[in-house]
Amino acid sequence: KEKVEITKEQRALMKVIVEAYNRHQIPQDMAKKLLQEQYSAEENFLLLTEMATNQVQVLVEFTKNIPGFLSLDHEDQIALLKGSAVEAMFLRSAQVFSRKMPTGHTEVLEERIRKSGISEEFITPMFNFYKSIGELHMAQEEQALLTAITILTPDRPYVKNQQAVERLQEPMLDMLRKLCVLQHPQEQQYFARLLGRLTELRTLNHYHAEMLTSWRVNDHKFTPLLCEIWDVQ
Ligand SMILES: COc1ccc(-c2nc3ccccc3n2[C@H](C(=O)Nc2c(C)cccc2C)C2CCCCC2)c(OC)c1
Repeated sequence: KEKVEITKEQRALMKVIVEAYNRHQIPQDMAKKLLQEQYSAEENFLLLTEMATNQVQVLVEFTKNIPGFLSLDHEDQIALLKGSAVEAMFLRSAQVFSRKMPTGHTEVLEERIRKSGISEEFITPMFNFYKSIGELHMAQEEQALLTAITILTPDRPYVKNQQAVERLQEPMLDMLRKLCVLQHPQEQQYFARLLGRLTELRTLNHYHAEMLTSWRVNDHKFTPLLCEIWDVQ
């Protein structure tokens, strides 16, 4: 059996990424807020757009800590951010949803989200994803690396120098692979299952704009940043 070990450099790199990932946590009290009371579809839509706008700003800060990201072509940096923002948002939501909560809280949270104003057809695929992420019981390092890997996806639309992005993504994939072997020794294909979630994440990309425009409110107001990122309005 091949001896897997994380080098000193890789451990230092991971520390930078995990710290950036935790530092740029948006107020995690969204779950607490939702547990406290049932908001109207209008209030929920406002909460969602505020959270999503905040999340994009958090994502930009996080990418600044990904080694090499700032030395990519500037237009490619934008293309990577625009291409991964929705996926990073759903990944973050899945992590918020699958966090350990006191008995019964997850069920209340699920109910609040089902009744938030989102139209029925999107609820199943969204929760299927949340639950498939939850089943993995990801460690923080894995969550942070998975987000960095999602951002560094070479084949996003309009990326000119894909090789340069691959060269940044590969070390992240290597670290994640080693981490999975070390932290989930009993699960041979854990790393493969983790990457499989990224494929499921892309499918949510397809209908995120419709999820928003079909939100059960009369007027769908978006911030300028969300119009940029969400292909709406
Ligand atoms: C596009 O349609 C939806 C519908 C629901 C969710 C959603 N799944 C959640 C799981 C756990 C906790 C909250 C969750 N949210 C919303 C939220 O804030 N997501 C969130 C964001 C946006 C950024 C950072 C971090 C988070 C958590 C609540 C917004 C207010 C109404 C209820 C959903 C969603 O998130 C991507 C998208």
